[in-house]
Amino acid sequence: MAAQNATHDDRTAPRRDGGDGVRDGEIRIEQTHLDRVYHRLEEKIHEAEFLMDDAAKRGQVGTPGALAERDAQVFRAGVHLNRLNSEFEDFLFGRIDLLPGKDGDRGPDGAYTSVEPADDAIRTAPDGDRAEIAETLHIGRIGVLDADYAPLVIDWRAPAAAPFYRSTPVSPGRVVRRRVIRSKGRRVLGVEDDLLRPELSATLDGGALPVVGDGALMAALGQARGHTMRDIVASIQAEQDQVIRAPAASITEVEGGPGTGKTAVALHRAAYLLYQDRRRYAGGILVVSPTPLLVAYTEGVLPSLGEEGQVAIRAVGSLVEGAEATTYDTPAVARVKGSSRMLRVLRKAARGALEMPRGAAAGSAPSSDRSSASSSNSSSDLSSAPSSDDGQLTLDAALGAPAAAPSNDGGRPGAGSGTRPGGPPERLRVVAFGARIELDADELRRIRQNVLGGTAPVNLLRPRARRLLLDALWTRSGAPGRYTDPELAAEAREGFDEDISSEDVFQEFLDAWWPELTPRSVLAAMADEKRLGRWSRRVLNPREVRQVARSLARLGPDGQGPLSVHDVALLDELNTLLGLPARPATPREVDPLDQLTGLEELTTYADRAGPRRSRADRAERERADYAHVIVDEAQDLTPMQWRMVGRRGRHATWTVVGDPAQSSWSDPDEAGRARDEALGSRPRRRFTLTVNYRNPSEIAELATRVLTLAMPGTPAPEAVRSTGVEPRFAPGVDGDLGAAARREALRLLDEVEGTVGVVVAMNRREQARQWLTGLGHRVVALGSLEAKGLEYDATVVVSPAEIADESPAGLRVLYVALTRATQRLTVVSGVRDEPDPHGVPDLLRE
Ligand SMILES: Nc1ncnc2c1ncn2[C@@H]1O[C@H](COP(=O)(O)OP(=O)(O)OP(=O)(O)O)[C@@H](O)[C@H]1O
Repeated sequence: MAAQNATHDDRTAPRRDGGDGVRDGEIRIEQTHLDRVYHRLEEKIHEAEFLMDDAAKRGQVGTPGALAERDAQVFRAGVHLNRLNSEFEDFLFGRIDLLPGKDGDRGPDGAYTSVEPADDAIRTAPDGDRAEIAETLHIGRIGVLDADYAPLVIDWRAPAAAPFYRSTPVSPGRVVRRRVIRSKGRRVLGVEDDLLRPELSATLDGGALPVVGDGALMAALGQARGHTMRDIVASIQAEQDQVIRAPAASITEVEGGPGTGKTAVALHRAAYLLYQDRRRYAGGILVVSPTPLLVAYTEGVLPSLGEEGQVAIRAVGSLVEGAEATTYDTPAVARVKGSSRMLRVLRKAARGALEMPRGAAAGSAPSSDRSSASSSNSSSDLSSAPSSDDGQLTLDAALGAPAAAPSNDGGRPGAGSGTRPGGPPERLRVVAFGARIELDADELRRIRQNVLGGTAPVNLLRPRARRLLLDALWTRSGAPGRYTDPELAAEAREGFDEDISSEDVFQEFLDAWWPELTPRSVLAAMADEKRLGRWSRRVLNPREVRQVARSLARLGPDGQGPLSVHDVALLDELNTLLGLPARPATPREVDPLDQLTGLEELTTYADRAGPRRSRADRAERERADYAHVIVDEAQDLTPMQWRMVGRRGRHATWTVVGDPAQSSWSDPDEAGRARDEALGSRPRRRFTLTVNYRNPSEIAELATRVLTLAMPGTPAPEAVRSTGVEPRFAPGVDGDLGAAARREALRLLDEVEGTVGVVVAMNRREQARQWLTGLGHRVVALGSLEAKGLEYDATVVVSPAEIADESPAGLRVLYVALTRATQRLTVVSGVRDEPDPHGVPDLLRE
């Protein structure tokens, strides 16, 4: 593409100059370009409007063909208009000035493809090397071509944009100058340049290449933080870009300390994958996040990159449809519920719950195998009526006569008191062929054991249970011996089965004896300590049984009470063990942009969702199996959670990001094994991010003291900037942590423009909210586990010792708490922290 046609002064060496004159001149140049882009977009909007008008006129013709064509045109033009209008804000943000390339090939976006400079691009001269800028590319959120198909803006995800992110002074490729453009609406506000070949005297249109500002990264990092994460599209760094653009095959694992951009990179990678292969990934990317707070914090990033509705971001406690975790378990309970030992307990519970009284473990789901047949038996005319006998459910079937014995529950056998209290019915009695046939408790137990012999899901075994009951009744009736002709025998048997099983009372016996179990009801059944003790014999110790049972009491007898985050993984496991009827698969939604034609001017024609969708819509589209799964804060998934997440990506490619040093799970080895199981043996590609973009060095250094205690030998990421302000230590006078925390929060609200987070031990969350009442929306109280992944301009960490003592992983949780601030950190200590005379808690001393 031709270089800028605006004029430059005639200096021959590139120079960094923040002088207002040069800066204003450069802003004017970018403004001219932005005006051209807007002009082009307006042309496109007019074309789209014309298309819609034209389509409406065709509609007046009224033939079926014209109507269909009109619909298609209106649809296309509408999508086109929507996109153009919504992309208008702040979409041009970058520019690179490039040397001539090694070859003259152009890519589909109109830019030259060569990454390396031509051999003669740089001329050696006695007073320094010289070169001429051969190509200038502007980078933005979407690609736009001019009327001659030359690129006005390149989509940030296009191959031609990669040098904007990848080039470094060590490996600059063709890039001489990289510029970040700040704009609002149609107005360019500023530019920040990085010079990648500072040794070179480069010229652009005959004038020296000016360099303005201190670089975009520092400008971005210094900004005040709000309550939502911003995209980093204008300042992605080279090591991050490697991850974002890594091929999607198999598994991409990314490790890096706090603030290295793992979450940001993971989200940008989702947008990149959609750009690369929209057909494959549209509607099929799942991002698993540790907390709803982090979901809310990060939810705006993808829409700002033009991707909405295609990616499901879910907290790990909200992965199961219809089950939203609203509470946390204590660390001791969480440790048991998250452990893979629970799998053995749940397997027993899923089968053991069949023995529960009806109503205690059976759900309200309708029986899947209820027969609607009501034909009469050719060999015997059966009609039946229910009765009960000594509190046992029986089915009396008698020719033409209702059963004599009255039901003790108002004539509804199989329900409530018709069942032996504390267990399933123990006898089945029918009258057929004029005789009473009975299956007693032993026989029923034998049948049940026979059915349960395999490993199939319990609910799916119900038809088999039904068949074996009928087999046993048929044998007991003596009928098999009465037929010598196998064909007649088969016919008689068929009629017998149909008649018995079409009767409501048989169904009701079956419902009581082999109820359809729901995960919630089984979980609720585990709240009985005795029962849970039976199901977890030799797996959990009595203390663990007591703790888990007590925590599950929260669910109530019907299992409908509030769920904890760790309960959700248990529910999901039970879903599998019980085998609920599969939900009909949601058909893949066709992305309207896949269908577009005739919009060549927009190089990202296959990109982005058109209509904005509500949360509810998205939930509806929830699918169980995804094409790509991104796990954020992967170090925190428990073994049971890995199983749950693994089920959602059996055929997926994966991006797994995390930091072992921030793990709040007590047994990282066990979680590691579960992770390996979920990810399988597919090849893995590993990346490590090494630069901390969040914390200034003063805060990072303090946090490293805890890292050294928590994970000796683990390298800390290098902080990229410093503020010159050391963390502050404030002892809670007379042990009054609340007053100290409030005072320090107030002080920080004065010192920073943006947000202040006050992090406390989990059991102080409610208290901390009270401490901060009336301080306004810029300040937030957080439990230590809730702070995961979040960041604030300033933080107050209250009583490091309390946080560290909360759980076996407490020191790592404290490390998380200490690494949340972008500018200021205050540590409030109590007596338990054993502060020195300067207020520095024991745990944070050098
Ligand atoms: N290239 C970048 N340009 C500008 N800001 C960046 C860049 N990379 C990261 N950041 C910023 O650094 C902060 C930390 O990023 P992020 O939360 O993604 O890190 P993380 O590795 O997930 O941290 P943690 O492990 O502590 O959760 C964010 O404010 C992010 O916007």
